[in-house]
Amino acid sequence: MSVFPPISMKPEVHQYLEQVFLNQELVEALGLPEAERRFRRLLVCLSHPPGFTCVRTSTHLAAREEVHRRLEEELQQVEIYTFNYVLLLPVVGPRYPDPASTPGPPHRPSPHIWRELGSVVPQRSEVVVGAQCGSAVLRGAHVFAPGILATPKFLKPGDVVSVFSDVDGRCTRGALRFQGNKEFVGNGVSEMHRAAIFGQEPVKGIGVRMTEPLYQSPSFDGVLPSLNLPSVVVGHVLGPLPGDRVLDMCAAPGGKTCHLAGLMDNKGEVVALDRIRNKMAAISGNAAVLGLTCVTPYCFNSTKAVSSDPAMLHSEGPPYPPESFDRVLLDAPCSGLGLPGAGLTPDQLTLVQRFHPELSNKAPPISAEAPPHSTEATPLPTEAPPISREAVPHPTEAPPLSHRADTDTIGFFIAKFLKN
Ligand SMILES: C[S@@+](CC[C@H](N)C(=O)[O-])C[C@H]1O[C@@H](n2cnc3c(N)ncnc32)[C@H](O)[C@@H]1O
Repeated sequence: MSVFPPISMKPEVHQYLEQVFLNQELVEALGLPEAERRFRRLLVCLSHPPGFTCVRTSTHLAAREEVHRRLEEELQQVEIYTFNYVLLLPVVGPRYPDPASTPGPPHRPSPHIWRELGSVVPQRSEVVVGAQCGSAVLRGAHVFAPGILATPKFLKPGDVVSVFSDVDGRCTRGALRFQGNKEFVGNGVSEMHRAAIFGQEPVKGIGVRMTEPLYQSPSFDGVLPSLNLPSVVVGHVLGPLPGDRVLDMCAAPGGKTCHLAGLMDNKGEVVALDRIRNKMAAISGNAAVLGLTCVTPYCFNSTKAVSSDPAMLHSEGPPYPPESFDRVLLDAPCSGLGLPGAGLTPDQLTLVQRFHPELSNKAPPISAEAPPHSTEATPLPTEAPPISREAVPHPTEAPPLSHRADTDTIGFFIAKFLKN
């Protein structure tokens, strides 16, 4: 059952996804009503926190039991489930007063945990935040001041406030109140004066410390960095097979790259592109520590990584001809333009299509333009530097992230396209 309205996306992105989910093959197999139901369900799921946060234990760094124990201590999370090398941490909510009579949460905790957490009741004093900030709160973040749009006139540190997400992006920054479409995401305590939040100087830091989030979601910000707890779902959804040729378009620091290579039993090839040169060592380092020789990292802008022009192609390395990979992962940064909150531009979607023949059959390109070409490709040295402590990004301060899809979700999305 739905607590929040379905995700809204740019019309061209919505249309693109719809055509993928309602492609002829699926409609013939499932029937139109079922295919449409699945698409609607996808939009609802994307506007809610997931039922679990799933992390992979890096068993070369510590045994799963050890990671489990330290994570329980660190997060003071009562329930952590294990499955093989994966730890599943329930996201509990929505914490409405009467769980039995309110919309069903993705995960209902055991009754004792529900009692311990208590329910959350909106307060009189309201702070309105941008949709991306609201989404970060639903994934365990505090409200960072740049995400705040409206506060009461005399807001001061120590005030108890309810936080609402401006889901349609209609609230004006600096407003005193907002009557438009907004969703309650929890209660917290202000750490700033209104004047500081909306002052002349750019503001930083926590604006509202969340004390009663509507969804209790573990935050991994700064948690056990030495144990490296990367995400796990995307790799399994992409489902690479030994011998596949896989492209990871936004690879650094290589968490998902290495997972994919591991799932392929180190057979085949994972081409790992990232455009930031000084992040490349992390990819090769992580691969080397895990003994994954099938990973080939290149410092390359992946929006230029496909070319139909034979003069641009080399015997190895990017750019590659269209349709040269079995699977493509795009785990785009969450701070760009395009799909709100996900940094996925129509060009990137087009690029994924061009790499993968099946996808191009199932949905029309968003942009007919081929990305510009480049000859720059720098294979990395094979010698591995020490393993990077740079963890896979987690929702931390309310970046312009959203009530909408986050990076992982988009990775999931693309992975799903290719698998179907
Ligand atoms: C969300 S992080 C990727 C995390 C990675 N998939 C993992 O699991 O460890 C996004 C990465 O995309 C890279 N990036 C952004 N734009 C890019 C582009 N046009 N080409 C290649 N890499 C890009 C950034 O440098 C950043 O390292």
